[in-house]
Amino acid sequence: MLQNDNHQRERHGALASPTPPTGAAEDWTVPQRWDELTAEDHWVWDTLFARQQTLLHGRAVEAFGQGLDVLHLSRPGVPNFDELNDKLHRRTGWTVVAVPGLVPDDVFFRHLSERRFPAGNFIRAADQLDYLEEPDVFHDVFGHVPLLAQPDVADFMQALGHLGLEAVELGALHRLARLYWYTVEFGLARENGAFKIYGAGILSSFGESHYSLESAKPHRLNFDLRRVLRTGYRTDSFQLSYFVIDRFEDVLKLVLRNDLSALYEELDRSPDLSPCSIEEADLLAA
Ligand SMILES: C[C@H](O)[C@H](O)[C@H]1CNc2nc(N)[nH]c(=O)c2N1
Ligand SMILES: N[C@@H](Cc1ccccc1)C(=O)O
Ligand SMILES: [Fe+2]
Repeated sequence: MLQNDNHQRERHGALASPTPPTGAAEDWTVPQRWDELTAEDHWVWDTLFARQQTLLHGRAVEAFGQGLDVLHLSRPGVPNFDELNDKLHRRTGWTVVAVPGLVPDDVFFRHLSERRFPAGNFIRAADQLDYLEEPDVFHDVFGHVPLLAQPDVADFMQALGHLGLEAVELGALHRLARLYWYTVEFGLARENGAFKIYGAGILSSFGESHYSLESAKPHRLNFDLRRVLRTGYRTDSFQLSYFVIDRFEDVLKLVLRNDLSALYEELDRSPDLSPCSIEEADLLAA
């Protein structure tokens, strides 16, 4: 999950990471305590999984379904991270680590830079099935992990970790957060001539999986790195704009071809764009 930069600062003070919550290591990891999950927790997982798998058929990029399969994520119940990591690590060197919720920016990106994905050790309640503002284990593991089994995405996520740490040093985290937000969390791709979902924030949300592809309300813009770095975002509702990549494997090459620190400097001289701005935008027909 992403909070806008200053919100993160408010919550976690300035740059320095506060002490982790009791029971967490200095990297904010905690034991998953899988055997303490309740029957309701497993029921919520199974209910969400069945509904999203049906809904996403034909709506998610192909690599998403492939990831679910190779990681055997269709097994009943909340995944046990140790069992999941056996398969995931063998595929792309990534492991999932349990955290109690949002962690400070520098902690988050350090994990990514070392191929560790921080996943919530809790799951949403039965009355929050369609949308949740916080990243729970369903968002983190169902939404993010299947694509981590895809080598291009695995490389892109680690590169974002390094870019995030660099952005923290440059005081440009709010810009890198937008790149993460409009790709990893809410990215759309063109696949076989149609819009498909690859962003985890959509994949894990029943409501937004429909809205992102079928609603006339949001704008769908051709991916443009400068525009993404200038465009703010909302963390508390469905997105007002989505950026579309031609092939979602391309986003890594697109990003790494540019010197982001030079871009940060250049963009500081132009105003930010609101999340629903379409000024000079390369709008795509629905
Ligand atoms: C940009 C910022 O680093 C981003 O919001 C991070 C912050 N902390 C996080 N913490 C957790 N557990 N999961 C996340 O997705 C994030 N996102
Ligand atoms: N809204 C997503 C969870 C999420 C929160 C914050 C950022 C991204 C995704 C869901 O309901 O599953
Ligand atoms: Fe997320």
